[in-house]
Amino acid sequence: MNPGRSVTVIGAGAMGVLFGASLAQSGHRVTICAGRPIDRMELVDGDSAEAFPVHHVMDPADLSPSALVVLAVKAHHTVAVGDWLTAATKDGSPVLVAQNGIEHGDRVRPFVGDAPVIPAVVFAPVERTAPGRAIARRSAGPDLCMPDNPVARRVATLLSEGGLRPRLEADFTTAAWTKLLTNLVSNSITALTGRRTEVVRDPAIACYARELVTEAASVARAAGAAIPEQNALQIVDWLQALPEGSTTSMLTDRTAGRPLEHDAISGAILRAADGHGIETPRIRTLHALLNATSEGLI
Ligand SMILES: NC(=O)C1=CN([C@@H]2O[C@H](COP(=O)(O)OP(=O)(O)OC[C@H]3O[C@@H](n4cnc5c(N)ncnc54)[C@H](OP(=O)(O)O)[C@@H]3O)[C@@H](O)[C@H]2O)C=CC1
Ligand SMILES: CC(C)(CO)C(=O)C(=O)O
Repeated sequence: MNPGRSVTVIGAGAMGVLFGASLAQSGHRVTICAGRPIDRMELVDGDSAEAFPVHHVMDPADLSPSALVVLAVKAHHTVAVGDWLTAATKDGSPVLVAQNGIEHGDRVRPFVGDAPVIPAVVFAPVERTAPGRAIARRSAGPDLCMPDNPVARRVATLLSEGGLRPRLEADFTTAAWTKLLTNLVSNSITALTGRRTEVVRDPAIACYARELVTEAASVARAAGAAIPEQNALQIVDWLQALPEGSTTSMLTDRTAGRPLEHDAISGAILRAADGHGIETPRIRTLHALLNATSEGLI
């Protein structure tokens, strides 16, 4: 993968702008698959804010082969972009699944044939502020991690050229479950309370958050993730220390009155818990409340 190769990004929201603008900045030809035309992408990152030109395609039949396909829609929209995925990967281009959860492969496999699938855990919090524009609140660590394999290594090089900081992870199961536990607490609680991540600093909410991660960590360990209880509890400390005003993708959806991505988060943990015969009463109740919220019942 040399600079100047084509990259296809499916979805023009927060993650679409993070990947699209970063790759366009390093000289790659970025094609965006989105329902409305977008010809520029701007990522505001600290003091830097620069817009880069991107190409836009309305019809999957108009897609050309690319060095990388980035899937950047919510998990529950994957089926709706199935035709895009099929067209973008028909020549075997690798697809980076930039979605929360642990079921990346299961979600995209039906649409991508034998193309390599690279699940990604994205740490960078990004908020879309206008079509084609987003604000990243990146911290010092990596922006995302991927399993350590030869295809992911080539993708990591491409992403690094765009200023992104990928990490290749030997134990991806542990990394994905750790992020899932983080999303369970941060996304669910912010979406249900309608408050940004500082809500986790409230003593009663913090107590509930610790009970939630402890319950979820027992499922994670049964699924093969190396997450001792102490590490699970540190997730709550980390959330409490996030800068004032930090938000989550699920709170953004709740505020906009859109369906929530809870099936990929609490739903995935419940499926794994059922598979291992583990009781998870707190997560089950949380999931029911998120379901009702997503359907506009509360
Ligand atoms: N935002 C964040 O900070 C983080 C997000 N993630 C994960 O990244 C993934 C993407 O989230 P995020 O970028 O925040 O989501 P957004 O809601 O910001 O963006 C999703 C995009 O998908 C588009 N889309 C939905 N359905 C279709 C369709 N049928 N055809 C074409 N486009 C479609 C939406 O279009 P429209 O513009 O019309 O709504 C929107 O532009 C999620 O799994 C999320 O959990 C992970 C880490 C951090
Ligand atoms: C990184 C974090 C927790 C916050 O942006 C996230 O993954 C999300 O909002 O979905």
